[in-house]
Amino acid sequence: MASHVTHNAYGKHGVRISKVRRPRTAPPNKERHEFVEVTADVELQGDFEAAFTQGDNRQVVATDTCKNTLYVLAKDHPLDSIESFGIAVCAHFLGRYDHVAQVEVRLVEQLWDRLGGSDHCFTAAQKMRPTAVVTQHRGADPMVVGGLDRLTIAKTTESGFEDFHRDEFRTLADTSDRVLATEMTASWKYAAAAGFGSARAAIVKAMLKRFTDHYSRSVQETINLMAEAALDACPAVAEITITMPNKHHILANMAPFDRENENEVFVVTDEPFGYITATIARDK
Ligand SMILES: O=c1[nH]c(=O)c2[nH]c(=O)[nH]c2[nH]1
Repeated sequence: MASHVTHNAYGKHGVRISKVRRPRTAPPNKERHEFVEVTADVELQGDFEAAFTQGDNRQVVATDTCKNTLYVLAKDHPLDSIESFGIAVCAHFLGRYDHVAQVEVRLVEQLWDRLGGSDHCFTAAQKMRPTAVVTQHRGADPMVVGGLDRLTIAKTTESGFEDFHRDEFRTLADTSDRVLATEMTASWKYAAAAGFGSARAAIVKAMLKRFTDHYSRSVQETINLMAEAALDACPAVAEITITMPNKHHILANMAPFDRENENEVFVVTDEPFGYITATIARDK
């Protein structure tokens, strides 16, 4: 049978790395540490077809080597932002291996908060995780996408859903006062270099402020408003994708118990859930 490879990529996924940033001005228990933790996926594309079709591994930089490389680069890089670490990883693989044509690095940061102001004790922070994807083709600039996932947010009023399409399959009633809860994911594409740490902080702050400051006529409208706030907050961002699963809080039926449910008690459902996503780009 005749066949050919139309696409191939390989690398190491799920490489977990933590780094203690130490000023080294005093013994470890007398100095103030910073603790960062990331999980990285690195994938290479390039002249690797012979490994798939001929069993010829000579060009294959082992996935184990890819993993080791991430640890070495974590030692040499300050790990001050996952975006800049991703850029360093791409530059390394393209610089070291001529037969690598493209590198993609996906990074997720697990946030640690200082515990009670301690210099060296930490507690796992909120569920929200910073994310980054850095892709670089040989001869081109890196493409940097910052983001976040698992940002769990809710409004207990100032949210409604009314006047949606009517037909014989519709049963949901209009409401002008409901609970809106979601576990949001966002990713924003940089068109220009930025201070990634401060850009992230400004984008998240602007999106959260917008979430609180309007009456939401739908998740769709709220996504667009939060995306516009993010674009306003960071001129270096060209477009942003926001995804909001609608984690339904459905008014519990209190009638059998001779009580009126005045928007107080809800049945929280995991599935099925509404799924709403949009990409909003800055006008040229
Ligand atoms: O904000 C919403 N958008 C929808 O598309 C939708 N569909 C639904 O059943 N509830 C909601 N809420």
